[in-house]
Amino acid sequence: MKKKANVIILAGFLGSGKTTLLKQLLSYEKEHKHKTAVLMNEIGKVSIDSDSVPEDVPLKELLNGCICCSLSDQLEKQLWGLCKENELDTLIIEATGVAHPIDVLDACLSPYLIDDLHVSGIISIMDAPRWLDRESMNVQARMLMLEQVKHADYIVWNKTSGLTEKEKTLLTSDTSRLNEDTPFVLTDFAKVDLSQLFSLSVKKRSDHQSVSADKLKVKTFIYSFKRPVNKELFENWLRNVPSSIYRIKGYIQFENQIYLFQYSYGLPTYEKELMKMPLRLVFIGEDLDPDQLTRGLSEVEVESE
Ligand SMILES: Nc1nc2c(ncn2[C@@H]2O[C@H](COP(=O)(O)OP(=O)(O)OP(=O)(O)O)[C@@H](O)[C@H]2O)c(=O)[nH]1
Repeated sequence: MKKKANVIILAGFLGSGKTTLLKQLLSYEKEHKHKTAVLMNEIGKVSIDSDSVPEDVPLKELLNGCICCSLSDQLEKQLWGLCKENELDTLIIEATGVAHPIDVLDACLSPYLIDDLHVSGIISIMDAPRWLDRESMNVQARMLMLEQVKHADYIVWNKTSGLTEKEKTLLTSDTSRLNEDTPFVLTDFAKVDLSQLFSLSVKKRSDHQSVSADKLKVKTFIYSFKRPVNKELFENWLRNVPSSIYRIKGYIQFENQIYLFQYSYGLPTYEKELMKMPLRLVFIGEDLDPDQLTRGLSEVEVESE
């Protein structure tokens, strides 16, 4: 079986310390002789951080937009390119400071990439003083930081050396209130025990799990259709999908036509697909119940003759 590359997503607000952590991760991977590639996304037209990536590390950049929205199709293409051109152990994605972690995760779970990638985790690097002062920021920025804390698999509270003990205690209690049991560290210049960040990926690397991201806070599930689907039954089923499912995407066949199906926060879209694609759906959400989803979806498939 082809080895899957472990994907680490670095999330965190503008200037929080993502590139600072990226540099350390790259040295660590080099030391451990892991073939690593980087995908960097910057909101501006010119890349500023790419100089931090050594020349021998394959790098793709997506500039002038955010991979969680306008560039999500391109992210898929670039990830595909990186996987095909290199036999990778690790792929690190540094998202823009305004990226929503779930959307970045969503873009990584494209049906094209399921066989190449295993998402090991979302690491959120949080600018601690900015978090403590978040009331002074606009609602969108506050919500974004909240999502970065809530959906992280590991939280790096950065820039903490100037904080009081009381402020540090507040960070600890915010972590357990918003994202219980998630490992975190209070640090400066994103100094963390890197082996801890990689322990998940190293474990997964050796046992080649076929379904990705099973340790993530946000769960994923993949359903493969055995037969075409009855559209009316499928739409009835879709009406009852719980709100804890954030995204569904993949390929589905109604009669003789294959569609690219996307579902985001309750809204479905169908696009005709001309190529023969694997008929499967990827789910992203919290508390996914694989048995229930499997049961529901097998009931909307047309009966075999
Ligand atoms: N004082 C202080 N500065 C830090 C710390 N961590 C990082 N920095 C500095 O903060 C600046 C931003 O850090 P980066 O690692 O580039 O942050 P980033 O999240 O990649 O930034 P964007 O790509 O703009 O979103 C750099 O000048 C870092 O050297 C810290 O703990 N304390």
